[in-house]
Amino acid sequence: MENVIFDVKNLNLFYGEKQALIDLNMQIEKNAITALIGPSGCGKSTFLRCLNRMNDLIDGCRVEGDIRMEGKDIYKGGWNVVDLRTHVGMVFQKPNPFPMSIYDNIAYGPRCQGIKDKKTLNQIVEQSLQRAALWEEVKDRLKDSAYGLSGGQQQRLCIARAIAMEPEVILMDEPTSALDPISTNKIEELATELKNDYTIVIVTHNMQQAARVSDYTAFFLLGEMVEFDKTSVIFQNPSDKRTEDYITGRFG
Ligand SMILES: Nc1ncnc2c1ncn2[C@@H]1O[C@H](COP(=O)(O)OP(=O)(O)OP(=O)(O)O)[C@@H](O)[C@H]1O
Repeated sequence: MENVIFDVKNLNLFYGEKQALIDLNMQIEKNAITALIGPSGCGKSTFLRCLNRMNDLIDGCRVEGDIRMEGKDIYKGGWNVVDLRTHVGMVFQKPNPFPMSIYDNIAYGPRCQGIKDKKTLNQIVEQSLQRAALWEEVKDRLKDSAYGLSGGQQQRLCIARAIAMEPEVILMDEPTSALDPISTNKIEELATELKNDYTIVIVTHNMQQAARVSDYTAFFLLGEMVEFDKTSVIFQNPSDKRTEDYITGRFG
């Protein structure tokens, strides 16, 4: 791996007494798509949330070990949490636009950062929507409520909202599981384009999706990362029997 953005060492995570991640070691490459796969409850989302400290919001959650982003430890003071979440954006399973106009959804974050100038905001809104492949569909209705968009459009709006913060990383937690196949395809195409400028880590239940879009795949089972490799290796020549059983549909 040439260009590592996240370096995870001996990561253990507990929800109260229950251990949800067990001694994870992994490096995530910059400007690549890394997919996290595995059966329900194996810890994929938990791991994803470690990368921008979203688990901090969960009572009783305790993290041990090191995660470095660009060499700076994210749990031990190398990054402050607000900066970290600006650099590491997130898109969730269910599109969650804010109850406001399309324009204001995108302008919200930049405004919170103190950008007031109308022209600058207009530019950010247009560029972010362009990058999320939504501009053409919404440019004449920017003042309309985001709730009037289809589910697939709402998800692209959420991606545009993340992009407006100029992150380096976009975490996607099953971003297409609530979408129809056409919208899913659009998000997959979009992810592939975005990796030129961003690092993407995506949790997916859809193995074809992992095989189609990702450069690297990590297979999780019961809180452990069983195998991590180039996606082609995981799907064509996995070294662990459990990975093979999972990708051939023998369990999960
Ligand atoms: N907030 C929480 N409090 C306590 N336990 C939790 C919490 N969130 C997740 N867990 C537990 O941690 C384990 C891992 O859950 P996680 O949601 O990370 O798995 P997952 O692989 O993403 O599952 P799915 O594919 O179903 O979303 C599960 O046993 C789950 O019950």
